[in-house]
Amino acid sequence: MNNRVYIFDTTLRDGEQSPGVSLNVSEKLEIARQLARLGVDIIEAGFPITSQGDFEAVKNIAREVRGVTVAGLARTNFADIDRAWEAVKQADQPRIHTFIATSDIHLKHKLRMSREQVLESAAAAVRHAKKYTADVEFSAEDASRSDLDFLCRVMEAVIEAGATTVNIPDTVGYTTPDEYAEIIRTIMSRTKGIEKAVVSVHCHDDLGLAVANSLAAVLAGARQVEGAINGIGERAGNASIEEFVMALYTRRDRYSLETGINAEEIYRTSKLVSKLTGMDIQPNKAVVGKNAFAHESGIHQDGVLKERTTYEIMNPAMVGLSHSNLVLGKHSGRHAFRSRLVELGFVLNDAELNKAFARFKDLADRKKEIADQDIEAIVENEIRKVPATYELSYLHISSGTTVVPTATVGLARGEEILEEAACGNGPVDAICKAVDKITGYSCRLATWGINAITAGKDALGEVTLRIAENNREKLYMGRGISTDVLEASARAYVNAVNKMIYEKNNHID
Ligand SMILES: CC(=O)SCCNC(=O)CCNC(=O)[C@H](O)C(C)(C)COP(=O)(O)OP(=O)(O)OC[C@H]1O[C@@H](n2cnc3c(N)ncnc32)[C@H](O)[C@@H]1OP(=O)(O)O
Ligand SMILES: CC(C)C(=O)C(=O)O
Ligand SMILES: [Mg+2]
Repeated sequence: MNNRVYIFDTTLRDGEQSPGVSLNVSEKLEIARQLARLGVDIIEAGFPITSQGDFEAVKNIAREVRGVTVAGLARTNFADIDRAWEAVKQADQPRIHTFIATSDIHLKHKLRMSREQVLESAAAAVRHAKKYTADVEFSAEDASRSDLDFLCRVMEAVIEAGATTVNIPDTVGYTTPDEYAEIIRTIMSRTKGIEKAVVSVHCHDDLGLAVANSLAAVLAGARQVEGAINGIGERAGNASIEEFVMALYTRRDRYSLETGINAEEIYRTSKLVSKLTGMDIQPNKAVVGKNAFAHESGIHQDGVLKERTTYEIMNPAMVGLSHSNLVLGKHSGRHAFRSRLVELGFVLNDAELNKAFARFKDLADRKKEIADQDIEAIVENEIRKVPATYELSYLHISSGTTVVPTATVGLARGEEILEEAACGNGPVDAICKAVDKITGYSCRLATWGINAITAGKDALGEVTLRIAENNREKLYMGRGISTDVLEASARAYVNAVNKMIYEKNNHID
């Protein structure tokens, strides 16, 4: 049997049916372009009869996104099918996807049709769609709760009418992997002409089984899998494409099946879909969640540092993430802490490391996540505290839209107050130049950033900056806190200069 599984993406149709999601034409087009880069085989771009906007979106995608099949959904009504064709006809490979429910519960309460009427309507719809395009998909909505004999009869009729793909949706996410595999196997063995069509599956996640059911279905012989990026869609959503694809790849030893997906585009696609739909990705979501490749506990971090595969079954680079993330927190151990210190440029002896680690644990008990700046602060302010050669005594700034920024800075060195003034490209630049005049060192500002550390109009701002002596690489970090951003900058700059002077005087650099 053919080992290629076709990926049918319905992010823009079923995914858009997620409550609260409505994508406009340009947003749909942007996602469709990214789906093409991801390498999906079929993009279900929408349900064209829904609205003028959806019709335009499908039409634009069909015209603009080349090299991929573009499908439009239609009920078995001819008006839906005509509209779907109008929307997809300019695609490289246009597909009409028509559907009707086959379960008794839907027939009785929703459609109010008999089985014979549904069967006839399905076949007639496919025949009508075939007048437009060779590529016609038929879906038996609520297939997993349908009578299997009837389902096989419907499949036979639509294949006879020309359907090239027959989809067996688990519309309400009711089935289980073993049962679904059995349904697929039965349809494949009992339906006359089934070899002329691709058997497709479309699973919903009401019981959290959408991906598991899709995997069971491909083992049973299905060769098209429908799903959505980030698993979005009606209610609990559709099968998540990224999870299905990565399961197939990671466990290729069991599946021996391939897709055309370019996995490196997964993360980018997921981010885009989340941004444009406004649907956040839960942190612990498989493959694309913020924590999918993050490790906080010491034993795991130690394992990953020694050999990534101890705790990672996928390489984050494969899905477009540059690396795993070792998050420092209260569960972390010395190995991860030391590794982060080295990344930040600190080499501590054992005594210093133990002292810093104790401080870090203490802080981690109070703070959820420890940032790099916290670690730098622990080392520089507590482990390697340097004596301050200079202290900011006063600061005067003249700045505005029509004057050249000028700073007058007073620095205390012991009993002495030294004062200088300088002009600059901006007030911070002027401050740095005035300080340089006093210290006699000429430095450049490599980075500058501010964080609000309290809220409100009188919020305290914390400036963190890095400086280097002109013509030298080595960076020195400084921090300063004040309600005034410029004063905080001056304090941070002087703090960094003091560290530099200390290292020079003690021949540390
Ligand atoms: C499982 C799925 O995801 S199916 C796709 C679901 N997606 C959507 O419904 C999104 C887009 N839908 C819409 O914009 C609207 O529902 C429309 C434009 C399709 C139809 O709107 P309306 O004509 O106002 O009908 P409404 O949505 O209230 O009811 C659906 C009608 O379609 C009928 N119907 C439902 N499915 C089918 C089908 N596959 N084939 C034929 N008729 C169907 C229903 O029985 C009902 O018919 P009735 O009016 O004779 O009782
Ligand atoms: C239209 C069909 C394929 C569907 O979305 C479902 O049955 O869930
Ligand atoms: Mg669906």
